[in-house]
Amino acid sequence: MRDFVNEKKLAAKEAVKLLSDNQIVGLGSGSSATFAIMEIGERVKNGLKIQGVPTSDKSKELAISLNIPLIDISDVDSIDITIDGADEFTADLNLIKGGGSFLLKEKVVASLTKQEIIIADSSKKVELLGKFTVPVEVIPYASGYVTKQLELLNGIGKIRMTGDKPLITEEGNYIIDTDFGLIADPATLSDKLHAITGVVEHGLFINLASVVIMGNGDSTVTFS
Ligand SMILES: O=C(CO)[C@H](O)[C@H](O)COP(=O)(O)O
Repeated sequence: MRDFVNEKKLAAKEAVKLLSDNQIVGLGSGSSATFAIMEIGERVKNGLKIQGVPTSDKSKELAISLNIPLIDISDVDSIDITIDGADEFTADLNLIKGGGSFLLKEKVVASLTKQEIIIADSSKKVELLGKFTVPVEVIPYASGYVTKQLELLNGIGKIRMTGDKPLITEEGNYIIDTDFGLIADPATLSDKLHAITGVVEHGLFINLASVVIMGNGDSTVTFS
């Protein structure tokens, strides 16, 4: 039986070794990214000088509690390196993200990043994306319309709930978790999703990751 938590920790440790002084560092969200932020906190305690750009309020609070200096995203031209998790990845480094509802900020940070390092346990590696549903972030007003447009793309969408209410993202939107089955051409699907009015962003990360470090039992494997 694989220990996925330990695999996430190993991948996080390996990724944090790549950081060096004076970098702007994107801080991801989710459990794997949390292990990375904790590891960064240790390195900062031991003298590493970086400035972090968090991808969620939760990651921001954690970074502050660990005395990791932060910089506002509007004050940076680019981010040197980001460490973030993923819900699924393929060997050609395409991803589904957004299981934690933070895909919008995560994608903005990834888009500004020179080296996007994805850390994952071995359950996340797939041949084709799509076992995990694709989160589609929409303005609440357009959620009915977008759901119908997703059906035209053979997607079955369900609004993500928290209890009996739609989950509201940090930017005030809904997420429609959409089942497209296995996705043979994620780049084309990504373009089609962007073309729907009312869609703010979606969780297909195409050509954004530079490297995936995957925990694999007691060690790690790197895909690049
Ligand atoms: O995209 C994300 C949050 O929006 C996470 O990176 C993704 O859900 C993976 O999470 P975890 O590291 O907890 O498995």
